Amino acid sequence: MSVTDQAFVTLATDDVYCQGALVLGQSLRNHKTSRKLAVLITPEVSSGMRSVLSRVFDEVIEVDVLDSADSVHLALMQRPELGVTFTKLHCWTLTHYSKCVFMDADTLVLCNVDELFDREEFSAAPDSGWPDCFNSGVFVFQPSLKTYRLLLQFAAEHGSFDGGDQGLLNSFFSNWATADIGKHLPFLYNLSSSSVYTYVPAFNHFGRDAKVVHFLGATKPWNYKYNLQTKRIMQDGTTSGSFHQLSFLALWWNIYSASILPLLEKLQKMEESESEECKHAFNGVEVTLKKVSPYVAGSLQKPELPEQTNEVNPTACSSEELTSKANEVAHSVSELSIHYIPAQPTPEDERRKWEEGRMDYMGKDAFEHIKKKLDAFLH
Ligand SMILES: O=c1ccn([C@@H]2O[C@H](COP(=O)(O)OP(=O)(O)O[C@H]3O[C@H](CO)[C@@H](O)[C@H](O)[C@H]3O)[C@@H](O)[C@H]2O)c(=O)[nH]1
Ligand SMILES: [Mn+2]
Repeated sequence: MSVTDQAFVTLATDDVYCQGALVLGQSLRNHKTSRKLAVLITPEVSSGMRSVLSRVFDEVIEVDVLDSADSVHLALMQRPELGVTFTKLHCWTLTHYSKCVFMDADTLVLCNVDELFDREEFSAAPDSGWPDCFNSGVFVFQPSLKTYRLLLQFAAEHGSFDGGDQGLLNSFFSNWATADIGKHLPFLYNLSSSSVYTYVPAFNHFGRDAKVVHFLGATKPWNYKYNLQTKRIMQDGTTSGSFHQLSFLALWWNIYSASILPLLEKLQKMEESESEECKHAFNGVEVTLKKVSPYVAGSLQKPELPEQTNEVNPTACSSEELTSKANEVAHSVSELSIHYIPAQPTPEDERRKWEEGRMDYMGKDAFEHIKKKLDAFLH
């Protein structure tokens, strides 16, 4: 049975967050949701990415960026990028749905969670940092232009105590903590991946019933590297995380490599290609598949090659054979990673830099370049 007037809704304001939205959407599909899937995007999202999104989502809806412009609070949080999360408020404008469940693009469902639609606005799970607040990564809401306008008005008058949508929504739906326990979603519907270690015995006891994982915080699954052969997160000196955290991250990448990668057409051919490194770029994101030596990846011991001798030993491999075997394994580790492509500065950006006295003396603002420009101008 499909319910066409209810939807899961997520948000992606750039091509990198789109990778998260795609994995979330795919996880909902894998667990056979009967509801529609909608994604809110902003003009920055590239057309290539929009068409990939439309293969997973029923609706791809463009909205304007709504910035909190509250730089003081955001600076306090050391998370200046969160202003865009105000764009979330647009979800209340989706009035062609009678009820929706909003999910952050950095969440992942582990089973079917359609029963969330039995709840009413405003239902959410406690935040692990301050449990009298809800976390705004998963919530049940009812689209309404009236509520949307009230939220905008509230935002303009009161701002947000954390500079993001979570502070605003908690102030707006301020009786959440006390009024109706039916609006408290169990923590299992928004399990922050960090609580795996903040309360280990609880995780060991309840963790197996987790329904939604939320990778909240500054480091997202797409900031890790993934080994396509071992299906594990690539670990280097800087990777930290418990076994369970790494398992959740690996699950994200399993879905990404199995279902999303094939949708990025050019990438499909990457694995078959001979070259050491393949890149696929959309507007703001570059997905790289790099064939790395497993010795570098730290997963294999380098085999000892026998000394060259003139003796003939019919049972031993020739050193040539061994070298080619070594090369075979050496080529079998493919490291998958996702990177932002830094935006090209616009002429206005360049001018502002000059006016602020931040010139690139060693590079394009070096004297010889300026002299050339002057010469060209004068002649
Ligand atoms: O550049 C961005 C940043 C965020 N988002 C969207 O907004 C969501 C929230 O941002 P996120 O980076 O996931 O924030 P969290 O690390 O989860 O931090 C917390 O704080 C945010 C701001 O209050 C809340 O939105 C989150 O739900 C809450 O968990 C993302 O999942 C995306 O859907 C974008 O599309 N582009
Ligand atoms: Mn989040």
